[in-house]
Amino acid sequence: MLYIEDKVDVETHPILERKTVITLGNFDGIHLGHRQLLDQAIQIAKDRDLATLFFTFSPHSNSLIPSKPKPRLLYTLQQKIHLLEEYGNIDIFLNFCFDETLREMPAAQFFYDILLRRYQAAAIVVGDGFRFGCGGAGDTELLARYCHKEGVYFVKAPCLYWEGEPVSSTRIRRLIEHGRMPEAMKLLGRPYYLEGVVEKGKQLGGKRLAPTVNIALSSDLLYPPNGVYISRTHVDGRAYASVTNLGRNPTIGGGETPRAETHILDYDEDLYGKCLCVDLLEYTRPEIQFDTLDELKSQITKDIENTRRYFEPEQGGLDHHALHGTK
Ligand SMILES: Cc1cc2nc3c(=O)[nH]c(=O)nc-3n(C[C@H](O)[C@H](O)[C@H](O)COP(=O)(O)O)c2cc1C
Ligand SMILES: Nc1ncnc2c1ncn2[C@@H]1O[C@H](COP(=O)(O)OP(=O)(O)OP(=O)(O)O)[C@@H](O)[C@H]1O
Repeated sequence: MLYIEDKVDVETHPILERKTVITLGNFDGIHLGHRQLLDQAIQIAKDRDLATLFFTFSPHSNSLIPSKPKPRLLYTLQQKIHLLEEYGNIDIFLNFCFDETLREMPAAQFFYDILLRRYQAAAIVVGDGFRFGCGGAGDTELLARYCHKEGVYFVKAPCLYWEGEPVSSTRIRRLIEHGRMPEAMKLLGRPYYLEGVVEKGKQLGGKRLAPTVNIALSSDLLYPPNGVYISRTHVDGRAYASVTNLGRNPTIGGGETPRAETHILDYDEDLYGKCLCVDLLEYTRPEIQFDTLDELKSQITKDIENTRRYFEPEQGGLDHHALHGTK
């Protein structure tokens, strides 16, 4: 997959050699609705011998629209790139800068200069509510008219619903904010996960409590509530049962910034510096300020036993709640 970063420029010359099928949007989460679009684009690319171009904006397009709150996102750009690589059959990942110039660009100019000339659109796939151009003036009907006029194949994908409501990034964010991990997993088509490089903690856990790996959290992302989660950790292509605490560690007088700490069951290798993915499968309890370390230790022992039961073979083992295995 070719990665391109671009922004509105005076130049509008084509930068690709092949004609493309473009699918556009913020695509935060690459959820099941988004994947419907990707599948359509991939099929069109095969049928018409086109390159698939995944066109996404960063920052999120709402971040420059005063009437809309800047969303805290589900995934970093890096996670989005990894997910798309794993998805396969996407030839170009275009990270287009959503700045004031783009925000003010009229719909027609966006279509002709950017999609048609610069990115060689021969087909375009969007979902129902897609809007483009200054003030969101362009809708799917306008896009369909431009496409028809220029001989660009246009597809409006049907909206994917789950339990009577559209699947959307906003809806998934709401579920995650409330710690409703199994439902978020259904809409994402995979567990919600944290990804990062293992950092050094205070190293108290290993000595007195349970050894943990720490992953830094980003202030741009949205996280589920502080507390303890049954989790599954992926290390070097293998999955392990684990339990994760999100929070500030109040018992040991932890700091202001929340941290993610994961205890991997029956595992004692050094993981510092490795990149991990931690699926948060189920919220089990809030983070508690205990009076003594002994109380915290006995609660952590219970958390570990609870996790062990969750992953027992009769519950499906490590595949318990696994969906599509997309990592
Ligand atoms: C499963 C689990 C549950 C935890 N629950 C709490 C908790 O309820 N309250 C709290 O203050 N810290 C909690 N912690 C965090 C511990 O305080 C922390 O792991 C320990 O202080 C070690 O920190 P270190 O990795 O920086 O050495 C929990 C940790 C784990 C692994
Ligand atoms: N449930 C869905 N079914 C089909 N297409 C969808 C669905 N949700 C979004 N899309 C389409 O996927 C593309 C990217 O969507 P985008 O990320 O902007 O929307 P979203 O998931 O609804 O996010 P948000 O909730 O932040 O508005 C757009 O073309 C959009 O119309």
